[in-house]
Amino acid sequence: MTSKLAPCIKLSNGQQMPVVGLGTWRSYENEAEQAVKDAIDIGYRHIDTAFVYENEHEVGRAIKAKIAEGKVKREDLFVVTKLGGIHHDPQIVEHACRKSLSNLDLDYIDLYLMHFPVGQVYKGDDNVHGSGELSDTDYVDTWKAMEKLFDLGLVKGLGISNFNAEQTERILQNCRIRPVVNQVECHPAFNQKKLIEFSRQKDIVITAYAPLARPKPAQKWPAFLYDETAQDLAKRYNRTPAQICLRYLIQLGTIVIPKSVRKERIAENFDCFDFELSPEDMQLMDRYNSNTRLIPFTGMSHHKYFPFNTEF
Ligand SMILES: NC(=O)C1=CN([C@@H]2O[C@H](COP(=O)(O)OP(=O)(O)OC[C@H]3O[C@@H](n4cnc5c(N)ncnc54)[C@H](OP(=O)(O)O)[C@@H]3O)[C@@H](O)[C@H]2O)C=CC1
Ligand SMILES: O=C1CO[C@H](CO)[C@@H](O)[C@@H]1O
Repeated sequence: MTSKLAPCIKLSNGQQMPVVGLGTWRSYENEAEQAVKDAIDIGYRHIDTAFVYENEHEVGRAIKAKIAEGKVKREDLFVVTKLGGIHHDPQIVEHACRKSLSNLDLDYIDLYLMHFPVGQVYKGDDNVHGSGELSDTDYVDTWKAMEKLFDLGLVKGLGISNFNAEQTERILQNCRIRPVVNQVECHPAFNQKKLIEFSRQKDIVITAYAPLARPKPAQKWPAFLYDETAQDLAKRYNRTPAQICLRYLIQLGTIVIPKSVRKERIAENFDCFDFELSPEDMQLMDRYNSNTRLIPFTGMSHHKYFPFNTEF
């Protein structure tokens, strides 16, 4: 078992964020706690969850156990969670954040992201994650309410998720506290080079979600994990295709958060930062980009704040 730690990227607010984190979407109740414990043992210090994943309790239990064991201290960890769509109303943002803190059983969140620029109507029940009814709350107003969480010491950093360049710019023009991260879909088939470059110029780091594009081995999909070029690359570097993919994304400048609940894969995915792809091999990986979204959130595409109707 490796005990090395992933390198960190220094965010614009000075926080150090590990370049590899554990994703937890669809890590269910009976899986998430063990997955996070395994991840911490392997060396992960960055965990990604969200209010809507309904596993903040399990993530928190794992963290508490590893701190009690003396494996890590709270300050060694970088815990990310997200404000859900139903909590965009500025009046309930603090309530939502305190709810996540209570679920996680933590005093503060390292990075709190607005999960999506489009909110949903809140019906007074935190456990109903999507009535399907979208709200008109302006994400800038939601952001201003999130800034107060920083003032209260509940969060160390603030960020956005699924924002396009124009929406990011609008936040930047209207904020007191800058977003340090934008978490977006990013993998070799949708490599987000334009958004990465735009964000770099604004001092915002991209976290790549679905970095493995949710593999379907039976269909040998996505190609960048299963076709001949990927297999050849993996052989040449004595790595797995998943490690080549994650390394590619890190070299593009992103932070990766692959999800797994299997210990061997959690370890495999972590082992991606102590080798380097050559410029020629980066170009080979570039060829997989088809600019196609895997997760288009089409149910919201008519909304005025829908982020994916622009080029990037
Ligand atoms: N902000 C947002 O809107 C979004 C955020 N996210 C975040 O990003 C994380 C990662 O994205 P996610 O959608 O989970 O997709 P990923 O690309 O991380 O793929 C996860 C899937 O890949 C499998 N897997 C993991 N490692 C390997 C491997 N080495 N080889 C083959 N298969 C593997 C997992 O199965 P198994 O567990 O069985 O190993 C799981 O089915 C999420 O978990 C979540 O935290 C994701 C989507 C949207
Ligand atoms: O973060 C998330 C994981 O992906 C899901 C879609 O497939 C999203 O609904 C959710 O917001």
